[in-house]
Amino acid sequence: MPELVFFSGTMDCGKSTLALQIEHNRSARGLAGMIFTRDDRAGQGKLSSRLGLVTDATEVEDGQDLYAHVVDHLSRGGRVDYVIADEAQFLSPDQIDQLARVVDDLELDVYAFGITTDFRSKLFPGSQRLVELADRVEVLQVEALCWCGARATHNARTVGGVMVVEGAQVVVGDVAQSPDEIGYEVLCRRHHRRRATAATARAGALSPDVLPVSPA
Ligand SMILES: Nc1ncnc2c1ncn2[C@@H]1O[C@H](COP(=O)(O)OP(=O)(O)O)[C@@H](O)[C@H]1O
Ligand SMILES: Cc1cn([C@H]2C[C@H](O)[C@@H](COP(=O)(O)O)O2)c(=O)[nH]c1=O
Repeated sequence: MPELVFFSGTMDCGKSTLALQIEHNRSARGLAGMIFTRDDRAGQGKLSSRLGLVTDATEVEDGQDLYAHVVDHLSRGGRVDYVIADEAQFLSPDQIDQLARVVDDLELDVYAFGITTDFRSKLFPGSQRLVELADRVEVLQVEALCWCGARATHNARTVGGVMVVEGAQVVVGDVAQSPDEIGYEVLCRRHHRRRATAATARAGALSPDVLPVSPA
């Protein structure tokens, strides 16, 4: 049975790498994939991994009908054996419904990859719809780690290494930004709740000991 599978995890846990591996293994056996992405760091129409691999992809536009796009490709004589959608958190809920329709009506597997929650630990609308509709949600096995060594489960947005909690939901960026730029850092829940990034933890460790204060 064809499936809609949502591969989810934090930033930097290997989602795009897995998408490229699935694409490689299937195309090596003569299968043809339709690859969607949106706002990849490598630029428009690219699906890229931090391991250096990159492939061409269809850049999804606002309001684009992904089901109609696949049907149109097929009706022009094109071939589609499976669909990959990277950065799926940036797709709209309607576009996720269209991907589910590709599975049900065209009987194609759809593999979607994305982060579940934003820098405020709120669901992206597209990811919420994926959790609602997917046949399976797979959490990636390679753990991204918080600076404390615990499994990273949350994405923090940082400016100068300091976690911020105000701003637009979508700001394309990376985990290894220069200190002045907006960047991201993956944290465990405890440190996300405390807004404790690697930089602020380091600064705390370097600051002089505070004298104990006796209760009044
Ligand atoms: N220099 C490196 N050597 C080995 N693995 C690396 C290196 N740089 C990145 N990686 C791996 O690539 C992963 C990030 O892959 P990527 O597909 O770009 O992540 P995602 O799409 O989830 O943000 C890291 O978690 C790490 O396992
Ligand atoms: C947490 C968070 C992330 N983003 C952006 C930053 C990156 O461009 C992508 C995630 O890409 P990755 O391949 O999973 O590293 O999402 C955002 O726009 N808003 C956020 O809150």
